[in-house]
Formats: sequence, C-alpha cells, structure tokens
Amino acid sequence: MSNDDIRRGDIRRFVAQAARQEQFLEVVGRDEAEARFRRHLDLTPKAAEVVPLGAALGRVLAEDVVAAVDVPGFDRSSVDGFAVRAADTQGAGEDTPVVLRLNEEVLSAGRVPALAVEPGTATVIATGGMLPRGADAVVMVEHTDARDEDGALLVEVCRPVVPGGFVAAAGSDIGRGETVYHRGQVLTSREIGVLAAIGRAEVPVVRRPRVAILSTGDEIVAPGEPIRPGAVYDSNGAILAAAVEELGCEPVRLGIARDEEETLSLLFEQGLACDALLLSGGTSKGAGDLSYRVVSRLTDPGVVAHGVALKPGKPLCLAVTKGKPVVILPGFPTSAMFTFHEFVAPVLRALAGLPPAAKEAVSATMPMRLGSERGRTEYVMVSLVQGARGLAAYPLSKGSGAVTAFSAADGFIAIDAQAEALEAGTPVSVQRIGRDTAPADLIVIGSHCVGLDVLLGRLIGEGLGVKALNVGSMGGLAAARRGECDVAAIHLMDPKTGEYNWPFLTPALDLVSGYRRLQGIVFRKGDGRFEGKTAEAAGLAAARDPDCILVNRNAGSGTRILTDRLLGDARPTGYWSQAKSHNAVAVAVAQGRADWGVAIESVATLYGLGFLPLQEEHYDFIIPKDRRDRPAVQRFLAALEDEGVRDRLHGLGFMVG
Ligand SMILES: Nc1nc2c(c(=O)[nH]1)N[C@H]1C(S)=C(S)[C@@H](COP(=O)(O)OP(=O)(O)OC[C@H]3O[C@@H](n4cnc5c(N)ncnc54)[C@H](O)[C@@H]3O)O[C@H]1N2
Ligand code: MOO
Repeated sequence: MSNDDIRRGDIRRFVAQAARQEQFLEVVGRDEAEARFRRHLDLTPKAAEVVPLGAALGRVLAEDVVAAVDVPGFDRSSVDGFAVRAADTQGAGEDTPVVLRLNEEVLSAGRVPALAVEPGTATVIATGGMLPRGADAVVMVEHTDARDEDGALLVEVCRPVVPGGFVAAAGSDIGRGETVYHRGQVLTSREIGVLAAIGRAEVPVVRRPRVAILSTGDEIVAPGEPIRPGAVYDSNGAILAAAVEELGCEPVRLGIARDEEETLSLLFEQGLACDALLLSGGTSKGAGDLSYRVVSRLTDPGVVAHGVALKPGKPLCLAVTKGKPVVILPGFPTSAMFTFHEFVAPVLRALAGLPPAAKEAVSATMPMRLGSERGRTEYVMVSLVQGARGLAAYPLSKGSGAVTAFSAADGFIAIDAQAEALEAGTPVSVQRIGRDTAPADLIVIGSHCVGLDVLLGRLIGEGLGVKALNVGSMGGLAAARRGECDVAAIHLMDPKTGEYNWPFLTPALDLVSGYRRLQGIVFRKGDGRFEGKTAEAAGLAAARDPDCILVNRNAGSGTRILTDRLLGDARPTGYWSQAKSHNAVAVAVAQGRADWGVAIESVATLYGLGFLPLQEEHYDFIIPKDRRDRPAVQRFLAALEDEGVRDRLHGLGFMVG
C-alpha cells in the first residue's frame, strides 16, 4: 500500500467512527450528573493514622481533640511582683502605702509554693509563678517598695489590686474536657501550637487519599522536554497534582500515556490501586479518544455519566467502581479545571475529611455584551473590578483551551442554557473561587504590550497590587469611561486624521503620553517579495499576488485600521483572517501559514522575522480625572518617568520621550 492509501484509510476510519457517534450516548444536566456520581461513591473519609505533631502541618484532624489538662494548669502570676490578698491592699496609695510582711519564699516559675499567704502577708512571685494558697492577686513590683526593718522583711504596697488582678486563672485559656478542635480541622502552625500546649505529641489525622493523575495524548510533552511542532506541554498534570495536594490529598503522578491502548490500560490499572483516578484528555469524539474506551470497561457500576450539558466541560466522563471515583476530565485546561472544581474537588474534600467548601457569591454587572452557546449552561471565568457603580465582572473568555483563565479568575458566572447572550449592564451573580483576593491597588485595562509588562513589573516588585485585564484598546477606553479602571492602555488611531488616542478623550479623562511602537510589515527573512523593499511598495505588490497570503488583524484594532489604509481597495488572499494579537500575526508568518502581516517591531524581533517599518504607533495611557490623585496612579506615573524603566523600554525597541 502506498502512503496515500494508508492516509486515505485513516481518514475513512475517522469519518466512519464519527458517523457512528458512539460516545456521548446521553448528555445529562449538571445536577443529574453529580447526583449519579455521588449515589455510587463511598464518601467516608479515609481511616485515621497517628502522626507526630512535627509531621502534622497541613493534615486534617480525624477526630475531635479534647484537652486532658487545663491551660494554664494552675493560677499563674502574669507579672513580677508580690502575691497578696487583694482585700489587704484596699485603700493603698502613694501617700498611704499598706505594709505587708514578706513570707520567706520566692516563687519563681515552676516552683510549688510551700507557704500560704495569710492576711497581712505577701510572697515574692515571678511572672509565670504559681499563686500560693490564700493569695488572690498580684501587685506589680513597680507599685511596691520592699524594705528590711530590724530583720523583718516588709513590702509597702502603693496601689490597690482587685481579686484576680494580674492572675491568669487555671483553665482560663483551655479548660480540661474542652473540645479544642473538631475533626475536619486543617492543622496550621496555629493549631499545632495549641495542640502542643495541651501536651499532645501525636495527633490522629485522616490518611491522605492517594489520587492518581494521568495525562493522555501523543501530543502531550512533559515540561522541561523540548517541544516539537504541534505538541503542547502537560499543564493539566501539574495543575491537577497541585490542586489535589491543596485539598489534603497525595497526588500520584502516573505521567503521560501515549495514544496506545496497551500502555494506557497498564497505567490505568496502576491508577486503580489509588483512592481516586483522574485522567485528562481523550474523552471527546476524536478517533484517538482512548481514555473513554478504557474507562468504559469498568463495572460496579462503571461509567455513570459521559457528556454533561455544560460549557466548558461537555465531554466530562464520571465513573465509579466499587465506591471509588474514576474521572476523565476534558483535555482542554480550562474545561479540565472547571470540571475538577465542580465535580471532583468536593469528592476529594470528603475523602480527605474536609467539610464542604463554603460557597460565596457576589453581585456584579457585565461590562460588555457576552455571546453564549445555546443548549448548555455556560460558565464563564470572570475578573472582578470595582467600578463607580459597583463591581463589574470582566469575562476572561479565552475559550476552553486557555490555561490562564482559571488562574486569573476571581470567580465564574453561569449563563442559562437557553440564553444567546448577556447584554452589557446585565446583573450577574459571581461564584467566588479560590483564595480571597485582596482588592488591587491599581487596575489597568486595555491593550496588552510587553512594554506595559515592564512598567507594571516595576510596581509589583515594589509591593503594589496590580490587576491588568487585556481587553483591547476599545475595551480599555470603555472601561475608563465607566470609571472601572485607574489606567486604560490604548493605541487607537482616528481613521479620519491619523492621530492617535487624544481624539477619543472625553472631558472626564486625561491622556498621559506613554511610548511609541514601530508598526510595520512582518515577513520571513529572505523572502524576496519583501526583503529590501519599502513597506508601501512590498505591501501593494503582495496585495496583488494571489499566492502571497496575508494574516489580517481583527476589525476594530488599531493595526487593522493601519492595514486597511495600506491596502486601500485591495482584498488580498487572507484578508478575512482575524488574528487577535501581534503575536498571533507573527506566529502565522513564522510557521508559514501566512506570508505577511502588520505587527510591531518588538514582536518581529522576538520571532526572528523581517520587518519593514510603516508608521509609529502611540501607546498611551488614559486616566479618569477623578482617579488621578490616587497614590497607586501617582506611582504608575512615577514609574513611567523612571530612568531604569525607560532604559528597559528603549532596550525592547520602544521609543520613549
Ligand atoms: N466533534 C466534536 N469535537 C469535540 C467535541 C464535540 O462535542 N464534538 N467536544 C469538544 C469539547 S467541548 C472539548 S472540551 C474537547 C475535549 O476533548 P478531549 O477531552 O477528548 O481532549 P483531547 O482531544 O485529548 O484534547 C483537547 C485539547 O486539550 C489539550 N490537552 C490534552 N491534555 C492536555 C494536558 N495534559 N495539558 C495541556 N493540554 C492538554 C490537547 O492537546 C487538545 O488541544 O473536545 C472538543 N471536540
Ligand atoms: O465543553 Mo468544552 O469544555 O467547551 O470546551
């Protein structure tokens, strides 16, 4: 058979399999999927094991801890001074001191008193010393004057004390029989200190559930390995292992399984020896989606749901065998993390002995229109920003394949399965995720630039909390108009005049000059159609050559306006492509999917591309006037003037000043 025959065979098999639609026999709703999963799971926490206190950090208590001793264990002086009967000190003053006779004993810490404090007497006592019988208070040494009068040791008390004064009563901190911590408590340094104070050298903790993690796919490469064209780094394995550990479980990394049934089955068997098994990838409809095939062999009861009507996460596969969870998370990182968070994390919490996570929702509004797919409940990661009229929920909608959305999100919103879109201004409820995020000191919204990274990096290094949202120049301008950001980073050219940024100002906004970036045509070095020519000449020639493919920018971007000015009425091959960033243009050209495009010089340099300058673009900052005096904004402006920052911007090819 020739290679062509083999290839044709492969294609026919793919189409035949796709036509059978053998997977997702039944797509179920989120709640139904969860109910089926939980019905078959054994959610009792793993058995207790006793560990030394020194090894208990981060572990989850398996039993309530009851104090066997009082803390303090005795009535204890909290100052250096004299143990007295409070009644004896009544009426004492600087001019009317009360004179008490000293007992012949010194109560240093740890010493058990031998003598009682009788009326009219006092005993020397140190901080931490045990209160003697008869005494009910301590007078600080500063408020006394001791003297020796003909061999009799006396103390003059110049200030009265109340009963209990400067005494920590036995059991006042922790009482014997008190439940100090309940099971499910995560042990941090603070709890460990208390456990030591009640004399516990060992504690019963829940055995950490062992969770096997297996990434699948021929294209998946472990971080640290060289990456080949078409391959991606295994981010799911790393994020799942860390997330599992955060939930008090022990990750067991099984690595990456090739798309080969025997290897996958072998690793799968190893994984089944653990308390839970998580796979990612290979659950959807592709010809090579092996994970599902392997998991579908499980019994008792086996797969309980494959296909859930939610986005991201439709191909999620939930299985249980003998009470043990086996889950195939979708390969796409956002889908994997979202479904992990929704379906797997609560189960692992239970196995690890942790109580259910508290759910916290906050009200916000959508700052922009957001389209949605009908038919599945869509969950969108959002970043919260405090605006003049309450919180705005900026969607981090980079699609299911993104890795950053989940880590950058403050929470997510759910869009009803029947809704086609959420209009700008719609009120939404944001389900918070992860740790409490402190509100940022400085909010920057707009177009991303590596130069901006330098500026913000300086401020972050100085300890400023910065939130930067990349929504493009128009999005930044709109956010500034709504009062949702301190700084909007924009590069918008007025097509009528060719002027940058200031034509878009309103009376409530200031413009601060940033830097200039050189825009031009990028091409692969050595391409004779561009090399050595001017941008205008090369661009017009390329526009007439049907074999010369353009990668165009998205409508609405400043670069698109520039490209349209260059092209006039010409519509070259590739004109309708819509790359969303300078990087995307450079990658398309570098990898040969297109031959030319318009991007900034620093990106051309980064990808080793040739560059023909077209024009300078002004990358400036819009600041709402009522925010200008905020300390964080002043620090941003100072960073912009900073010599070190300017040198670095210059080094990246930006024109400053
Ligand atoms: N014709 C259809 N195609 C797809 C459907 C569908 O209903 N019909 N569903 C789509 C949805 S929704 C999702 S989500 C994905 C999930 O597919 P799989 O779970 O089978 O995952 P893969 O195909 O193996 O990979 C998807 C994507 O994710 C990357 N990946 C995989 N593993 C990792 C990892 N460990 N670290 C980082 N990235 C990973 C992989 O390279 C792919 O790019 O299917 C749609 N298709
Ligand atoms: O459901 Mo998939 O997770 O949308 O991309």
